[in-house]
Amino acid sequence: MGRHAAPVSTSPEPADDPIASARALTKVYGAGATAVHALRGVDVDLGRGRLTAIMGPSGSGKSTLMHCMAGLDTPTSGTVEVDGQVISSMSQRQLTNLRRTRIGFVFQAYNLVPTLTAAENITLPLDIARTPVDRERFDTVISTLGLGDRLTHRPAELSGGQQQRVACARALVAKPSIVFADEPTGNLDSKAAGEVLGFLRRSVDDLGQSVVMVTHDPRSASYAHRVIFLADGAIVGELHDPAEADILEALAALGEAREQDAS
Ligand SMILES: Nc1ncnc2c1ncn2[C@@H]1O[C@H](COP(=O)(O)OP(=O)(O)OP(=O)(O)O)[C@@H](O)[C@H]1O
Repeated sequence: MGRHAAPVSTSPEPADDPIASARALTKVYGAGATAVHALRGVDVDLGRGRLTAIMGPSGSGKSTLMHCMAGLDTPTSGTVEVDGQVISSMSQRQLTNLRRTRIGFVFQAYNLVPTLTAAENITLPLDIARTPVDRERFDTVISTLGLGDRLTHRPAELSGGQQQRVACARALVAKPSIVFADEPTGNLDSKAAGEVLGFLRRSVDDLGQSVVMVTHDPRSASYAHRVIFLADGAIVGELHDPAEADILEALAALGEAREQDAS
């Protein structure tokens, strides 16, 4: 691949019926000479019922894109739509409500409450919101994530991978429109990472869930239907159903393009 070469999509994902979209999305931190252009006009449609991975070098804007699309950060300009609602113009109060009811989050740190069992951790957000737990959904999520024999265990009695699966179940149980996962395997060894990603992919394939994750790990990204590559605040390519080797090659090409730019 030559200068500015980017991984090329062989079968572009149709833009119809996306679960979330961004149009002309920009995010500038600070102002004047010290302004940082974290996103430079991003257009993207995230597929419904798909696992999408976002990759790119450190500082390329992955977290900023995810935070803007999840209503955790406000874009400087452009629009974000999630499940038919334009969220980029919502008030903080509307965003809080949207995040609580329509969006699931999984973070690198599992953020489980140590004194509660796995089952209590999974239903905690619903319990706080005084929303009744849909038992059928709970059972489906538990079996999809392979947690049936761990429900009475407290976090300290679970492995890192099991704790992250509990965190995934907590994000999924309320049937969110979309789950955003920020480095979900960042704290896990490769075996546990593979298990968590395998279960997350099952939640997409079996339950029709839509999941977007930021990851640095090519092996984790290979579980995705689609991998989007960011560089310097812009989308520079994508791969569909990639093998780990394809992702490594694409990342290497991105690194080479950056080195050529810097020289
Ligand atoms: N709150 C902030 N204030 C100022 N600059 C910020 C802020 N958040 C992010 N940035 C800058 O915006 C750019 C994109 O950051 P972002 O965290 O989105 O990148 P990333 O691809 O997620 O990086 P990493 O892989 O290291 O987490 C970086 O140059 C970063 O320093």
